[in-house]
Amino acid sequence: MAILHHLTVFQTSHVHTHPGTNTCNALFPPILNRLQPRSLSTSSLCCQTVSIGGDHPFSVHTVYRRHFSRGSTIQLCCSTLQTDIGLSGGQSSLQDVELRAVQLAEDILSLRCCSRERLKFEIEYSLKRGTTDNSYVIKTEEGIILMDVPDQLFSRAYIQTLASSIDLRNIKSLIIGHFSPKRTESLTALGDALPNEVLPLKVYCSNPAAQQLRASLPTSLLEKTFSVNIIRPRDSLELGGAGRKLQFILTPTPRWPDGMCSYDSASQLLFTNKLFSAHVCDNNDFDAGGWDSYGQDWQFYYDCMLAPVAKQAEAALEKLPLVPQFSKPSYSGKKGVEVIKADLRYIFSSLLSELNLPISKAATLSKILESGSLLVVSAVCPIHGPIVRSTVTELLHKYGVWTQEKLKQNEAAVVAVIYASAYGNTAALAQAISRGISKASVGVESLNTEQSTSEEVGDLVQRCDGFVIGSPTLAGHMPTPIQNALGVILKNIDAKGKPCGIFGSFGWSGEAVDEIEQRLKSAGFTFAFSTIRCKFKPTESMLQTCEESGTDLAQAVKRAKLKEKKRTAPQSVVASSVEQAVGRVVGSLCVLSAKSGDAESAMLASWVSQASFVPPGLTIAVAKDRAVESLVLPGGRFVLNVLGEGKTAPVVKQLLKAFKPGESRFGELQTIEADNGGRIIADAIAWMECIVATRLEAGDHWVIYATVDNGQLQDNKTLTAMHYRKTGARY
Ligand SMILES: Cc1cc2nc3c(=O)[nH]c(=O)nc-3n(C[C@H](O)[C@H](O)[C@H](O)COP(=O)(O)O)c2cc1C
Repeated sequence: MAILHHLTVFQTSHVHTHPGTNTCNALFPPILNRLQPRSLSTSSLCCQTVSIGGDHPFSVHTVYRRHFSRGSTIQLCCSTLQTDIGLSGGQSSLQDVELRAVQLAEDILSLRCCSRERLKFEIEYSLKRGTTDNSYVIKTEEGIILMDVPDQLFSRAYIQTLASSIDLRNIKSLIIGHFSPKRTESLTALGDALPNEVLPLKVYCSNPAAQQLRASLPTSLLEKTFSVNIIRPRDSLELGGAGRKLQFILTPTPRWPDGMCSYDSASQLLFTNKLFSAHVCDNNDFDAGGWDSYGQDWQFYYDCMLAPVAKQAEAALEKLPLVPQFSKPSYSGKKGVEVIKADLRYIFSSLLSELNLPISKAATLSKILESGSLLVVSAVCPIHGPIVRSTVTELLHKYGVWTQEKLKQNEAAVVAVIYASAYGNTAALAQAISRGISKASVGVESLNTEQSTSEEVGDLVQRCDGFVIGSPTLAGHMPTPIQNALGVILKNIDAKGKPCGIFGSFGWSGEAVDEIEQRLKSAGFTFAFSTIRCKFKPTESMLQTCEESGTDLAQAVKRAKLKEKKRTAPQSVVASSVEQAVGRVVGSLCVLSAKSGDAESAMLASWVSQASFVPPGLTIAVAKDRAVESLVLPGGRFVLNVLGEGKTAPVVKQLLKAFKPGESRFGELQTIEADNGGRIIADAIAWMECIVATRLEAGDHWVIYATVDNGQLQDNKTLTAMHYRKTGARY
């Protein structure tokens, strides 16, 4: 077995694994257990894609180069390897891929790769509206320029559609606005599909993207197929004829250090990659229906991906001096009030545009004018979600507002999320923890140690009110940047008093998190939640645990701040007359229970009210930091149990307990599972199965409006239990 031979050599010569283990199995059991060599060759070097962690494919050769080689002569040889590690969503598992070619301008096309299935268990996909990966095609007199390739899930369909939409012989270059290992398969497929005469294809990307490309593609393939050109600030690319240029703007953030936008002044299209994206897939290619249709999707994406890096998001936005250019809204399918609303929105956005409102605090009008480089935008073309045409002003404006709000939140209290992640799994955990922290209205500052210096880590640890540290285990250890960050934390005398937490993804042994835990514990640090250990890619319930852990940590930070405030300025705790008056509003005592995948939660609810006859509809106010909140996003399903007078005590006692992140809420209570996954309490007098139609942000709560599609009265003799209160300042 050639492959085993080489791996054995590889392991014994370069990797120190566990004492007493001497075969390659100690290093790569998950891969090796699943390898089905079809034909092995010792002579040809050929690196195949192997998925080891989540949906991050890379070649065995790449693993070796990235982590272990340093002047090594050993090469892994295999002509074809197949793996089915079971964690990546492969092409075959995808039922509903749809490719749509959309004309954006006379010479610009978007290839929209759509899937209505929720493809991934990552926190930013929680709205369950599917996803789209947009690639763009610019036709010039001198040839065709492609912009970005989609996720591996779409690779086959993408190449087929590309080949039927354009003549591949005319492709002249490829622009990459962001590259992740998940796109390697599509890039490789593109390379395979291109005729020899266009090879090597010119690729334009930022320096970090070029590094990622080199780490993800075998050198021989990269050199033969692509010629990489690194974009520097203010670089542009001739689009052929009449001085038309594509202007590049580097917009790095810790999550996407390679982020790059491109602007075409002729079409006034701005290609923003991850910025202004949303995970949503419907029949529309543009943002028809505007804010009402996509506002929540844009905000959710922003909250998950950009809020934890608000400072860097602000810096990226400042590089984009955008002025929306307005066109009349589309009235198709709209009637009566909807037309008036669309008109009003148009007038409002035109006014905003006239005032040239800044998209970030620093990007003031004078600054923009000084720079003399306004980018007039007719449409924003992101990598995910609809092409933004009618809501440009609102979306740009909201990005500025959200960023300022988050920065303000950071001033009050901030938790540092410090991590490294080679293949994205630990990053996905970090993302979920961050969302849990911001749910509790505490600021987040995210720091990817791979792109930061020890000084930056030290500065953040000094400034923050609490921190989490996350690491993958690679070759039995934590990566060097995390080792360094841990050293900085341990040396910082003030850090010890701050609540903290540890998390990380691993494959089989997970030494990194154990070591971090052991070192922080022996130095006397206080943990706000139990260490999170995630095997490879997180499941929904793992993400829920992360989110709840983040909220727990944020609440610990808030408690510490409050204690300090009370110590310095003790306040009276007598309820105000407003609070007493509001406290006279009463509601029925209910239990809301929801399930999504393997994540489950429940809460006591008394801010419940009927809101509609047809269809039967309810509103329920859910505190923003409630664990169940992330399961009652639009489209989510839940059961509402109505409790009976005199029958509430055991239920209330159980649900008011303190729960550990991810712990079952029902304990010994008798329940049965409803068709929609929620729990029906045997002793409830009535239950209803509901679907969340929409939700409204209302102070420190979300008001959920849900329709009832099933229900039953279980006890028609007992009256509904009411929740009477003395003050409106508490439940
Ligand atoms: C080169 C390499 C070495 C690895 N070594 C270990 C190891 O020694 N122990 C372990 O538990 N997991 C190991 N893993 C598995 C990773 O920890 C796992 O894929 C994890 O999900 C990576 O997290 P990340 O996506 O945040 O980088 C290894 C993975 C790779 C690619």
